[in-house]
Amino acid sequence: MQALVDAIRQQGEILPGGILKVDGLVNHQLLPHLTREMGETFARHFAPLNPNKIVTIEVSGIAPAIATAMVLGVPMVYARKKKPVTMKEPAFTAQSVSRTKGGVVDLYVSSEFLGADDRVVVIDDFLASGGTLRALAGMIGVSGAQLLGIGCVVEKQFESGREKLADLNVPIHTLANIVRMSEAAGIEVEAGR
Ligand SMILES: O=P(O)(O)OC[C@H]1O[C@H](OP(=O)(O)OP(=O)(O)O)[C@H](O)[C@@H]1O
Ligand SMILES: O=c1[nH]c(=O)c2nc[nH]c2[nH]1
Repeated sequence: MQALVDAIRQQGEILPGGILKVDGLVNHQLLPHLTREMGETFARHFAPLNPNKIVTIEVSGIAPAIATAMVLGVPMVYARKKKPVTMKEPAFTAQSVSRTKGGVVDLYVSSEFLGADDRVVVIDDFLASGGTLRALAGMIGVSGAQLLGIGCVVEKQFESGREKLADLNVPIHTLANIVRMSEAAGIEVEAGR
């Protein structure tokens, strides 16, 4: 997605710990024309798999996920990181590590909104180590839903998440790919894959 690649070139910043800051377009401020194009691109890519649900993780996955779900005309469910009193039991749960806030986080999805009838495409903002998507895929598996594919806005190729998730045997589609980044060489970003 060329507009996203251009925006990352313009706004991306390298932070300590191999973190790419794209707060101006993905993680704090959202740009409607970019978010809309993300949704249209993911929807075009995954429509042939005929999903009936999009699943993501709060918080930064919500925008590209709802943009995709709106084009496909299917519900979007997001894993919550704190269990509210409104959540109906049983809930599926797993743990992941938050890359931007540190520490282990719990993920919860109620069986009210995910189950054996569901054909799921997962959409998230970042594919880095793949740990978060691994945790979510585990919950989807336990629910009995079928995982059809994974879409992420930004892939950090140098963290090898794609390779680590290969055993899930589902297509992974990303919109921009960070091949490498360093203070010396800057951010090398190309179209996703
Ligand atoms: O592939 P991984 O190494 O697991 O990293 C990717 C995850 O890291 C971020 O979550 P984080 O909790 O940092 O942020 P968020 O609350 O902005 O979604 C991001 O939203 C992905 O879910
Ligand atoms: O804003 C972010 N920048 C990153 O580099 C990253 N990696 C995983 N999750 C991330 N979120």
